[in-house]
Amino acid sequence: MAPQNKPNKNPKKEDKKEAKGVTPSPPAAPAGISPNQELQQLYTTQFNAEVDVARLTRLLTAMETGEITEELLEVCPELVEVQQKNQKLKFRKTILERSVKTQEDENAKKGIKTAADGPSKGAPDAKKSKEESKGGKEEQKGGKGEKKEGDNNKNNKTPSAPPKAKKHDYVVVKDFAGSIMGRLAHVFKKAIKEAFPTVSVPLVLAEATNPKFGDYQCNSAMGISAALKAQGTAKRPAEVAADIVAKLPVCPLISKTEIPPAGFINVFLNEEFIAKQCGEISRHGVRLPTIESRRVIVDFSSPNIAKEMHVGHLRSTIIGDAISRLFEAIGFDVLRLNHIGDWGTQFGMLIAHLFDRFPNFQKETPAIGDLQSFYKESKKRFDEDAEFKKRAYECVVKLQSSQPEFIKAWNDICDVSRKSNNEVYDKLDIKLNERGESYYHNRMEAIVEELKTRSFLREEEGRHLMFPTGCDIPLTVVKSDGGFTYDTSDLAALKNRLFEENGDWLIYVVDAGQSLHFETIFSAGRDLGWYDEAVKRVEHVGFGLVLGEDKKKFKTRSGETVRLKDLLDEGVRRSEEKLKEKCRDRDMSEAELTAARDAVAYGGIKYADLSHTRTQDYIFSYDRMLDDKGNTAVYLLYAYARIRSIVRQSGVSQEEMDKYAASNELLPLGHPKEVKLAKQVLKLSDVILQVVDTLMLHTLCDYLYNLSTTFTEFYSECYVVEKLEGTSKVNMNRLLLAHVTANTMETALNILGIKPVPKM
Ligand SMILES: NC(=[NH2+])NCCC[C@H](N)C(=O)O
Repeated sequence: MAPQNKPNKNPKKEDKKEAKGVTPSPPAAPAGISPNQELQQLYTTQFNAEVDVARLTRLLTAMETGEITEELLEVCPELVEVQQKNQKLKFRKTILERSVKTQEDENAKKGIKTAADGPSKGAPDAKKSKEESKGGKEEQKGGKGEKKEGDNNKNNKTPSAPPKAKKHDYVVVKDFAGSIMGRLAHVFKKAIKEAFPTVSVPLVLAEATNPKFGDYQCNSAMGISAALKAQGTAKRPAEVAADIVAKLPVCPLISKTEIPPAGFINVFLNEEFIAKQCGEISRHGVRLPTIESRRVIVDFSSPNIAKEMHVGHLRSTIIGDAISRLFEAIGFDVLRLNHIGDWGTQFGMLIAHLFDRFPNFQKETPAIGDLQSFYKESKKRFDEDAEFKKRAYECVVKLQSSQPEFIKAWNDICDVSRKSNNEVYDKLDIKLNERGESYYHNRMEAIVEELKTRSFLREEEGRHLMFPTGCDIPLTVVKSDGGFTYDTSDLAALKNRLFEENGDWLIYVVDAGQSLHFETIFSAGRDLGWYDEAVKRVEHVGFGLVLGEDKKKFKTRSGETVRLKDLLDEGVRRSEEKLKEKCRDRDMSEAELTAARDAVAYGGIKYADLSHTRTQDYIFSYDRMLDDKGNTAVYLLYAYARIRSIVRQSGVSQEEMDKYAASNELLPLGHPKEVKLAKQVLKLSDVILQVVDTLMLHTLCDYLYNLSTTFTEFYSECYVVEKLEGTSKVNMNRLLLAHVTANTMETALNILGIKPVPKM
């Protein structure tokens, strides 16, 4: 609801207030107004105030995150101009910094050519050497490892972002399952279309903030009234609302509607419908909406070989897995891809070093315990020993021409990385198909050929560049030394995913620092006619940084990158400590305790990440994530285990419950808290539809948290098992409602990749 659409009795005064984004209160009720009308006015005022609070909160968040929303623009239209100026200045700064750096490098290396080319996949990168020998550390943002330096430059170097893909309806719902919003939207859209065929305004439908206004509110009448006015027809919002209601198709979901004078349509849900839906869940289990199936390709985790996976990759792993699980849960065809950085010039020196250290490697698997130190050793030699450097170059050439001995060495090195990454994936129960950059090696050559023949490449100082539409900074497709770059492999991957894999929806879960890289790649894909954004959805799903409790980049005390394995082990240690503190080890078997410990540790780490707005930075804190109060995994896991235990302790078997459910079409709801809980259970379908659209998983976390607190409210007022003079009576309806709640929680937790345990 846009507050400015409200009838305006005192335009001058209101205009002034609206400029600040606040809806004015209505004037005091004139004398003689009935108490009922006055009450209605007060409700309207309260509702407006709540809408304002929500709006102002959104404005504040947008200001904090620097995101320019339409609402923010309404309040401050100069923003875009200021932001553009800022970006231009940033661009200028980057260019100047770069030329200073190039100059310095050139001086230092006395004529050795360096930086501007970006990362090479064809020959060792001299710029990289300098950084590494300085002890350059890997960072989360933009993967500032050797291979990604060029990309980080790219991230800074774009003065204006390429055009973002437009949003289309990729999600075609075939069956709303329990979804209330989805169904309501459906009938209201229909009614509006019938009542006002000449008007096209978006449907405004929201959950009511106060039960007095019903369960939901359709707030489209004001917009329609304004649109009619523009067409020369005067109709008050309340009249518009009445016309809409008159055209509402018969809908079992709605028990009644009310139209307060301001023109909102308050919708009251039919409890019988809710009871019926819950009955269905109790018989057939939790159902999610059915959406027209799509083939989705999710690129996530994607660490780099010879470098330890860091917390940035952890975020990608957790978010990418949850997105994949979400799509799998609604029956999409999902391909999970690990686009590991396994190709590039660093392999030359690694292989040369391997030959020297493990001359017998053909027969015996080399015992490289720690690939990071192995990498550092070879790097040192590369920088200090000219003869070694020469051999390293030769190794790259031989590797790229697929000589078996070199392929074997490369594989051995990748295996060491693979093993340590797999340890992390196993612990977190993450399934991934490895398809690293090397997979695209031959395809990269074909891409270069295609771009050359189609005249998409421009040669500049020996480099072959592509300038996608709307992007001021080109893609470096071929370096001056003939090598390929991160850009080339991503172009090849894009084409492969669209044409060979036939993906309908391509998702890249990579830190927000690489957003310009992806926008440039996607723009290139569109220029090349590889995909039509109205048909295929290709998107970068970015995320913020992981910060330490000091709000700085997450590091160990000594300033090192935190090894993921250590981070997970520490979580497990602390989780066990907590469970023992609560003496949980007394009531649980060894196996149960281990299951609970791991669920808390890994669930805690995943949930801490997923429950924060994806695009923002978040603070990593064991204390916070292992807290059993508040919106944490531990709280949810306890809540879940508690419900399961209530059901267990009722003494009613699953069989008896199934029998009871089968013999009752409805799950009767009496107490208001039962109704509230049942409605919350049904909202899962709405949340799923929303998350499929936005890929913002914190919405699902919020839903789970609300569901648990609603259950607590229900349980504190409604007996499930009533104890009377030594006998106990089970209220089967409530027991089923508890059971349905636990099943709903389990479904949502599974989507988040969190394993609920029946005992905690
Ligand atoms: N298709 C992609 N570029 N996927 C993401 C790769 C991430 C890259 N390996 C890094 O660590 O920064």
